[in-house]
Amino acid sequence: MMPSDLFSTECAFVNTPAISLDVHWQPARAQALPSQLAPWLLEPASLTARLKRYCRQFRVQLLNEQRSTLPVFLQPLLPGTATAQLREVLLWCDDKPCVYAQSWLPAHTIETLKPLADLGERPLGDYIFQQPGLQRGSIETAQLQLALPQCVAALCHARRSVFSLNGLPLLVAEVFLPAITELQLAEADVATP
Ligand SMILES: C=C(O[C@@H]1C=C(C(=O)O)C=C[C@H]1O)C(=O)O
Repeated sequence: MMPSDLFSTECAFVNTPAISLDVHWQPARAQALPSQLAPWLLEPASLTARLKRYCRQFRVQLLNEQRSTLPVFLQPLLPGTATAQLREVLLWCDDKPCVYAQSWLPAHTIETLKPLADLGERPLGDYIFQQPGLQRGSIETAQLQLALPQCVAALCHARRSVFSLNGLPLLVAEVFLPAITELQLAEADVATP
């Protein structure tokens, strides 16, 4: 599947390798983040919930969901995890793809928390942020050029963190696509008295 197909709603759900996020990640506090994007990159609560506040219609487009070997560069984040369920989605606000998200759900995590095994087009955040035992690790950020149409010409900002659900880990990475800036403008309008 060519990257340009990723935004076509007809894009087939086929087994494809994950878009590589093997870039230079740093603790968010060590980064000079763009002021408008910083609240999104540092959002400690659900990104889904934040996006929904600025959309008339929020949608998850499932790009890929498959059992995969955990890439070597992710092993320090999920020690002892050999295989995990890879989940790649696009989060749409109305007619704009705003976030590309890539999550790695270790086999033991999804064997224990069955709903995570077949989320489909239901937002991951709607499930995990309802769980009382949820803890979020520190947020790392990076700038990258993705094999996605919106991120080929421009650098996109990304964040990632490891969540723990009663000790069961999962890694979530989110790349903010340029369309997010249109939501930021809406946010600024809302914030302006
Ligand atoms: C973790 C969250 O879930 C969001 C939804 C995702 C999905 O459905 O795969 C992945 C990452 C997040 O953007 C969140 O809402 O913060």
